[in-house]
Amino acid sequence: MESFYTIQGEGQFQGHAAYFLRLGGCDVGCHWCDVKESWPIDTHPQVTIHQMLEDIKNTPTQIVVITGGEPLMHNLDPLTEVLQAAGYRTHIETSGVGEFTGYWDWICFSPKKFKKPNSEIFPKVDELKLVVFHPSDIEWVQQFVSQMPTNCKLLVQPEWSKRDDISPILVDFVKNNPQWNISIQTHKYLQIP
Ligand SMILES: C[S@@+](CC[C@H](N)C(=O)[O-])C[C@H]1O[C@@H](n2cnc3c(N)ncnc32)[C@H](O)[C@@H]1O
Ligand SMILES: Nc1nc2[nH]cc(C(=O)O)c2c(=O)[nH]1
Ligand code: SF4
Ligand SMILES: [Mg+2]
Repeated sequence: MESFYTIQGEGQFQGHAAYFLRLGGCDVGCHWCDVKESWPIDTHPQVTIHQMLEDIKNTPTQIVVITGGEPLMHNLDPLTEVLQAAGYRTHIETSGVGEFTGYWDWICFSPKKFKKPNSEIFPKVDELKLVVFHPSDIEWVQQFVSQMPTNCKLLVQPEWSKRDDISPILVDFVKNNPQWNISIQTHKYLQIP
């Protein structure tokens, strides 16, 4: 759908320069999704892997983040193989819905109530990033926590439109549950892509 070189705004790599590849297509249907224009799978420009690599090479990035849309709607083996062979770190942002493919240096799993994730991804997750729209979402996510690897980072991120109400709740939650960290969408505060 689009590609851009920016600062990773969220999660454990927040603050790191990263090149983003946003792939079209998502059928998860989160009502608060901040990129609904990504949902159609076949209305976006087609770009070859070769062209993506050429564009990435024009930046000094070390990290390529593959997001969407739901990137696992595509077979990501060929793209991630090429990126790793060229020396880039491959990171994914995913709801975990769809067949698990790709070779990854960092997997951000952001489970959604609206569609069940494929449990194949669970043992590979590096960070679980829960978007909190309602305080009850924190109870809901516990079903996944016990299935994550022991060193998995646990993050709560306020849903953007609810941030004024939800952020203070997340501050209290993390103070009482210090194994969790807060992730905020810093790129939106910085007004960058
Ligand atoms: C647009 S999604 C694309 C990747 C994948 N479909 C997913 O949901 O993980 C990228 C990240 O933004 C988060 N996100 C989407 N809409 C949001 C919102 N309104 N507020 C906070 N985070 C949001 C998602 O949970 C995910 O972690
Ligand atoms: N700067 C920036 N950081 C991000 N981290 C995850 C994003 C995403 O939409 O997947 C995102 C994004 O869209 N922009
Ligand atoms: S899974 Fe990701 S891209 Fe799809 S609707 Fe939800 S937040 Fe948006
Ligand atoms: Mg985003």
